[in-house]
Amino acid sequence: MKLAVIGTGYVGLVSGVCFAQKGNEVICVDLEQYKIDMLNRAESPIYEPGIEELIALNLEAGRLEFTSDLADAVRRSDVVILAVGTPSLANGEANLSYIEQAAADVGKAMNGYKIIMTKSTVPVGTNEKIKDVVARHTSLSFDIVSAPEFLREGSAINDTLYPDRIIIGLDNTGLRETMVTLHQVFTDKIYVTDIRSAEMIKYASNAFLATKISFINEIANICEKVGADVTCVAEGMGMDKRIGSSFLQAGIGYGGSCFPKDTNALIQIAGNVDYEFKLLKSVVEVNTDQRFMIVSKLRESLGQLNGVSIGIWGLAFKPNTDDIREAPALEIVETLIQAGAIVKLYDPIAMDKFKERVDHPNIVWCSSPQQAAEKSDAVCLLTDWEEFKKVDLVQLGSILHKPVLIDGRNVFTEEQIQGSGLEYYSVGRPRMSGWNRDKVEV
Ligand SMILES: NC(=O)c1ccc[n+]([C@@H]2O[C@H](COP(=O)([O-])OP(=O)(O)OC[C@H]3O[C@@H](n4cnc5c(N)ncnc54)[C@H](O)[C@@H]3O)[C@@H](O)[C@H]2O)c1
Ligand SMILES: O=c1ccn([C@@H]2O[C@H](COP(=O)(O)OP(=O)(O)O[C@H]3O[C@H](CO)[C@@H](O)[C@H](O)[C@H]3O)[C@@H](O)[C@H]2O)c(=O)[nH]1
Repeated sequence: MKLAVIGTGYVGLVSGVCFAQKGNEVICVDLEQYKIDMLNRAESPIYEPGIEELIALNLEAGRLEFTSDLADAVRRSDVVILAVGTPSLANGEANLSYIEQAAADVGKAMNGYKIIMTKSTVPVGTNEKIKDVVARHTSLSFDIVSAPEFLREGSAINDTLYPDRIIIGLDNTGLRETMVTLHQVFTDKIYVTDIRSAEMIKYASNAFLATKISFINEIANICEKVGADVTCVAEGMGMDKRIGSSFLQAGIGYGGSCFPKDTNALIQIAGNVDYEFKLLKSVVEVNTDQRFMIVSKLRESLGQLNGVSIGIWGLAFKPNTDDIREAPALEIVETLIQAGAIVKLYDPIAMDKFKERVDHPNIVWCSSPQQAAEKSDAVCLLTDWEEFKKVDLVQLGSILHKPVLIDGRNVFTEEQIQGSGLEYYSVGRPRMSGWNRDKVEV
C-alpha cells in the first residue's frame, strides 16, 4: 500500500521504516527540514539501534522517501498515519495542538478518499475530534482508524517487526480486512475493536506497567527496612504466570516520554468525567519520591552534600536511547547542584541532549565512567547501560576518593561487590560492604 507517515520521531520514523521493510511504499513527513535532510542522507535524527541500516536499505530499494511537503505526501498515499507528538500541558492533559494541526493539513491536502490512522497516543474521544477537524477542511470522504503504538525506545525496531499484539480501533467495519492485511505482515495477533476502546487500551496498558514499577519500588522500600532482597522477591513473584516477571525491576522509578505523560493524562481523562483515579495518583506519587531515594542514600553515606563531588553514570531515562525526556537524572542532578555538590556526568549516548537542557558551573562533563568516578566522593548509577555492568569494580574502588557506589538500577550482584572495597547501596537490597563477605547490618 502507499502510506504517508506524518512525524518522523521515535514512532513515525520506526513505523514508516518497518512498513517500508515489509514492502509498502512509504513517504515520511516532518516539519523540521533538518530532520528530512539528515534522513535523506540515511542519518537518523534519533538514536535507535539498527534504524540507519534499515533507512539506507529502504531508500535504496525505492520504497522509502522523506519530505517536508505534507500535501504532496498525502496526495500520493492511500493511508495517512498520524505520528506527531502529544506532550503534556501544564495540568497533565495531553496537548493536542500538533495532531489537530496535522489533521487540518491532511484535510486541506486530500485529493480523494483516504484512511487516516492515528498512531499517536491520544485521549479517549480524540479520534472523533480529528474526524471533525479533517471534515472541516475537505468535502471528500475518509475514514478514521485508531492504531495505538506500543513500541519501546531502544528496542523499537524489534518491537515493531515482532509485536505482542496490534490494536486496531474502527467505526467502519468495512475497513477491517484492509487494516488486518496491512498489519498482519508483523503478527497475526490483531485485536480489532471500537475506536474509544482502542484509545483506552493504550493508556490502560501504560498505566498498568507504571503501576507494576511503583508497586515493586514500594516493596523494595519495605524490603530495605525488613532485611529482604527485592530482586529475590520479584523473581519469586514473577514465577507466578498470573503476575509475570516483566516490569518488576526495582530502581529509581520510571521516566521517558510516555509513562509520566500518559499516567498524568489518564488521571485527567478520568477527572474530566468526575472519576478520581486514586490508584494511579499514588503510582505517580511513589514514582516521584523514588527518584530522591538516591539523594537520601548519598546523605546517609556522606552526610552533607555541599562541596562533595558525585560521579553520575547514566543520563538517559533508560539504556539504548539518547532520550532524556522525564529522565530521573534531570531532577537528581538538579537536586544535587542545589545542595552544593559538584556533579561529574557521563552517559554513552545522551550527553549532547542533556547539555541542551542543563547547564551549570557545578557540572563537569566526562568522557568515560572512570573519569566521572576519579577522585569523586561517590558514584551514582542512574541508567542500566551495558557499559557500566562491565566496569572493573576493584579499579573503581581504587580511583574513588570515598569508595561509595549507589546503584539506582540494581545492576551489580553481591559476588561482584565482594572484594571490590566499595561501600555499595542499591534499591531494596541490604547495604553491602566490599571489604568482607558479610552484609552490613541495616
Ligand atoms: N516515543 C515512544 O516510545 C512512543 C511509543 C508509543 C507511542 N508514542 C506516542 O507517539 C506519539 C509520537 O511520539 P514520538 O516520541 O515519536 O514523538 P517525537 O516528538 O519524537 O516526534 C514527533 C515528530 O512530529 C513532528 N511534527 C509535529 N507536528 C507535525 C506536523 N504538523 N507535520 C509534520 N510533522 C510534525 C515533529 O517535528 C517531530 O519530529 C506521541 O503521542 C507518543 O505518546 C511514543
Ligand atoms: O521493571 C522495570 C521496567 C522499566 N522501568 C523504567 O520504566 C521506564 C520506561 O521503560 P520502557 O517501558 O522500557 O520504555 P518506553 O520506551 O518508555 O516504553 C513504554 O512507553 C511506550 C510509549 O507509550 C510504550 O509504547 C511502551 O509499550 C512502554 O513500555 C524506564 O525509565 C525504565 O527504566 C523500571 O524502572 N522497571
